[in-house]
Amino acid sequence: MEPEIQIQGLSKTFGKNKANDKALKNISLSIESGEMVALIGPSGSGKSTLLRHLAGLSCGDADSGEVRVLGQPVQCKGRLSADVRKTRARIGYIFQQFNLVGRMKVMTNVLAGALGRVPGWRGCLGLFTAEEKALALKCLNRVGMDAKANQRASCLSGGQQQRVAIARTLTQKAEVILADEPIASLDPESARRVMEILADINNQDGRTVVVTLHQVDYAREFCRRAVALKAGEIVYDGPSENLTPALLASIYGTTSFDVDGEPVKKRKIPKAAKGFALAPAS
Ligand SMILES: Nc1ncnc2c1ncn2[C@@H]1O[C@H](COP(=O)(O)OP(=O)(O)OP(=O)(O)O)[C@@H](O)[C@H]1O
Repeated sequence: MEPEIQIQGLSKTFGKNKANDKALKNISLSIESGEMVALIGPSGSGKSTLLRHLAGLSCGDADSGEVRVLGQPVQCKGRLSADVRKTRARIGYIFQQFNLVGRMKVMTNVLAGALGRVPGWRGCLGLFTAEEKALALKCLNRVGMDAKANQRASCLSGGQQQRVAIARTLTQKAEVILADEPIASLDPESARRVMEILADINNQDGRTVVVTLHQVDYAREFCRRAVALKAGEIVYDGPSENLTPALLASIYGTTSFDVDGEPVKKRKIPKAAKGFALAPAS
């Protein structure tokens, strides 16, 4: 059977300098149905760019290879497939900044997940059936947000908004979930809750989940497999439990990690100039 996600020779250049501006360099990767994979790597290594290419939100270089998701072509040689909208409707995308409409009710935001299945005129008028509303409420209940269904999305905390965004992908009935730094702007408790929900969707529903993470500890705890990028290349692909300190140091260029397992670059301590003393820290 074909892997759920298949990338063959994907390259992406943002600037004109082919040699220096490559964000992705000939990436090949296969992800099987039901896997939960962490995409890790230093800032600027290409994690978000790769995820965007999987969803067909960005196109690779003209001389680059193919991306297939759910057995369907998403893009090939820098061109989106003619049917990409159909495939996108089966892919749930979770953003770091939630992408909810703040002035609209939580319920309305979640029902937006059903738009791909309802006729355009009904979607435009916001006319959803009782069955569609019941599904949206059930999805909100699953992420513990049903009590907030009638509140404005902007009144919620970041963690709550992210849970609503996940309920939207559940209402969408997404078969693959791509989450781009879903916990990057959340406090530790909310971050854990969001990761637990994603892991539950993976375990209980068998949905394939690919999540970009800065926190290596979360990658180890929630994702059996980790794929590490560095300067647009895959430098590790294997069990996340095998991410040893030495390996992480070679990926991130640091041996320091904060309490959440996020790499911390060592700051250079300035030397006192000759004849001057550094002011004591206040
Ligand atoms: N729209 C864009 N235009 C120009 N360069 C871009 C664009 N998007 C990304 N890049 C560049 O591509 C490279 C990879 O960026 P990307 O955002 O994918 O990295 P990342 O690993 O997700 O980083 P972070 O963890 O900080 O989000 C970076 O050098 C970035 O500056």
